[in-house]
Amino acid sequence: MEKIMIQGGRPLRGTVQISGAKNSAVALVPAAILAETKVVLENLPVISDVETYSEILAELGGDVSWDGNTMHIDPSRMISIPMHNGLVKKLRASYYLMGALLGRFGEATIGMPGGCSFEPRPIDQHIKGFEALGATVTNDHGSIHIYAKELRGAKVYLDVASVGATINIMLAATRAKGITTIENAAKEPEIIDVATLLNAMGAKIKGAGTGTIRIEGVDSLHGCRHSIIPDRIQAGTYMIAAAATRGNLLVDNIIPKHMEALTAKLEEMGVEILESGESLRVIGKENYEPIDVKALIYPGFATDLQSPMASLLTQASGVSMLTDYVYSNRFKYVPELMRMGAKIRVEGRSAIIERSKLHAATVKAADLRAGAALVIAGLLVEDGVTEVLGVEFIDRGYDNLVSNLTMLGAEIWRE
Ligand SMILES: CC(=O)N[C@H]1[C@@H](OP(=O)(O)OP(=O)(O)OC[C@H]2O[C@@H](n3ccc(=O)[nH]c3=O)[C@H](O)[C@@H]2O)O[C@H](CO)[C@@H](O)[C@@H]1O
Ligand SMILES: C=C(OP(=O)(O)O)C(=O)O
Repeated sequence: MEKIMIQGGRPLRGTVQISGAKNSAVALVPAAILAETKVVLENLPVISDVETYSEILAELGGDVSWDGNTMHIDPSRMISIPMHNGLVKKLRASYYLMGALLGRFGEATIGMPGGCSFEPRPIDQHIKGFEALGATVTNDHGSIHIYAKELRGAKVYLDVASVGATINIMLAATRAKGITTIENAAKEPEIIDVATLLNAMGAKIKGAGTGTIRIEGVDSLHGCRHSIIPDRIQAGTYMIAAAATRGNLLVDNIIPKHMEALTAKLEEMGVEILESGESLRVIGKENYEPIDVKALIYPGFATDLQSPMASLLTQASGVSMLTDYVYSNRFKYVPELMRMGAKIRVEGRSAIIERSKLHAATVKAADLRAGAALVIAGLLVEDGVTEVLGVEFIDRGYDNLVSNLTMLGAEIWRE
């Protein structure tokens, strides 16, 4: 079993280049299914979720090749075959196969998605959207079977502003007859990125990034070239790690606007942040104020940065509170941080965090961002080597984490 080993106590210094966004990539790659000619995606992150998706596309008959961080996808000979198990269980975003295959072929059979399961993650809003477009959705031996002779534009009101449901409905609606409107749509930057790709493929989507998205269906979509936006969650993880280790780090190749909620909270603690063009410099300080953080949908503080933030808050001089309004129980990392000496208690959907001296331990990541939280905690431990298990989760979403941190001065390696 692979593990990440960390001898902490060194401040992160230098420059880190941020790769393309996981949550864009895992939607853009399946979006290519909708095209009838070749799609080229640039700036893809080197993460296992993208690798898995390229294997899924190949299994569906797509011709996929790589050239550095660029993926070439020829979807012209693809077919919609049932995918009950195997690859689709390896990542959460396999649900995008439903919208993409439904849009292109009128049919999809996909096993319930896998990936990180910090609590039940329903897909009822995705299904409600497909049904509104005229599809019949049934449960086929634990897989979702979706069929439509013809998709028709419709008005869909989402009960929750779900990222996945917004994108999935957008994917299918590009090929529906007439106009679809998604109300209470999610506004995350990755949704704009997907709409940008689809529009370059010939779709007619307006309003992505707002609460109302309007999609006028078209008869066919074609290939194009698209470059993926930077990963705001990886960027945020490095910013938090720099603050926690009292480092001085330039986080480069990002969109600073996407980082505003995090930047505001770091500044409130006393971290110095300097913005310049496509980068943010994070300058750590010796003493930090305790703060309250509320994880919300975009443009609020991202739930995906909630766990890494907990590790930083163990360094504030007082009691901080982290409340997650997106997921009520995303706290599987707490017992692991406690094994390292963190003073945290969970009350309802909040973690209450006191200043703590962390020590080395063997800990296990139960999900992707729990892994990031444990690595940051390990970077803080001066005495002894921290062992982080569950590396396969970290590999789902961090591009070259260990080599990047090594380059920034950390003593960290894989075993
Ligand atoms: C691949 C991807 O992009 N993953 C991101 C996406 O996940 P994902 O798209 O799965 O998350 P959603 O935005 O759908 O979930 C938001 C909330 O809505 C609820 N919900 C969602 C769908 C549904 O049909 N019914 C329902 O009740 C969820 O339980 C959750 O409480 O957004 C999350 C919230 O920012 C992030 O943590 C994930 O990193
Ligand atoms: C929860 C996450 O991803 P996914 O939805 O792909 O499991 C995440 O990126 O933190």
